[in-house]
Amino acid sequence: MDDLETEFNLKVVLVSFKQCLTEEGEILLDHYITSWKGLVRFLNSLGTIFSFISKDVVSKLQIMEHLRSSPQCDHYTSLQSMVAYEVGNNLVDIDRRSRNPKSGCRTVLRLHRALHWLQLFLESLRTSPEDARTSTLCSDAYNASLATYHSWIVRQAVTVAFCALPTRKVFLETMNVGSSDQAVEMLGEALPFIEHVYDISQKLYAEHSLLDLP
Ligand SMILES: CCCCCCCC/C=C\CCCCCCCC(=O)N[C@@H](COP(=O)(O)O)[C@H](O)/C=C/CCCCCCCCCCCCC
Repeated sequence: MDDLETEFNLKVVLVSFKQCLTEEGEILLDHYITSWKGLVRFLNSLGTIFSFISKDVVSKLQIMEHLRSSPQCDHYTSLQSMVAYEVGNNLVDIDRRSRNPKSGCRTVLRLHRALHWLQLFLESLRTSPEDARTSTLCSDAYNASLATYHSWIVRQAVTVAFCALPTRKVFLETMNVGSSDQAVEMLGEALPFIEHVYDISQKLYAEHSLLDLP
């Protein structure tokens, strides 16, 4: 394993969400995209059965990277500037997908909802007993967050994939931060960064009535 590999662990990824936030509470999109790329790397390490999920995340990250390198890139520096620009210029499809099927607002909304799943899942992993089933933890978190927004077929595929999840102990070790106890401790320290990013995004989207974008 090279140095980059040994340094790569879930703590680095979770703490990177801290870098998304400026002191003024702005969410910087470049860091947001980088944090998600780190999560995708973990997802890929869990096996090819999850590749339909990582492909979907990657396609959304590509949309955001495209916007960040477009002539309008300055408007896509932060989540707040993106919302102001797209809403102010009617670049968001509100009722049904039509003229702007790949707006930044609807794309980040999908990732934002997934962040809620991650928050719930990692918190339950942190607080559950040693013999807890990860598939149950994962599907409880999914049903309490993302499932509402997914079609029947996606929910079935996801349910099958959950069965391939490793045990809680292996999961915690996969995080690459030491023993299971150290991984649990790390989650306690790092999860608040994700929660902060989630809460600010949720408030912003609610203020602009963007939480149900098609
Ligand atoms: C040691 C490991 C620690 C945990 C690391 C977890 C890494 C998690 C990485 C990614 C999480 C999943 C992100 C899912 C994004 C889903 C976005 C979405 O909702 N897409 C749907 C809607 O998009 P549009 O069609 O409207 O454009 C899309 O239809 C869905 C497609 C694929 C299925 C997505 C299933 C999400 C399941 C979430 C649980 C993931 C389980 C991962 C196992 C740890």
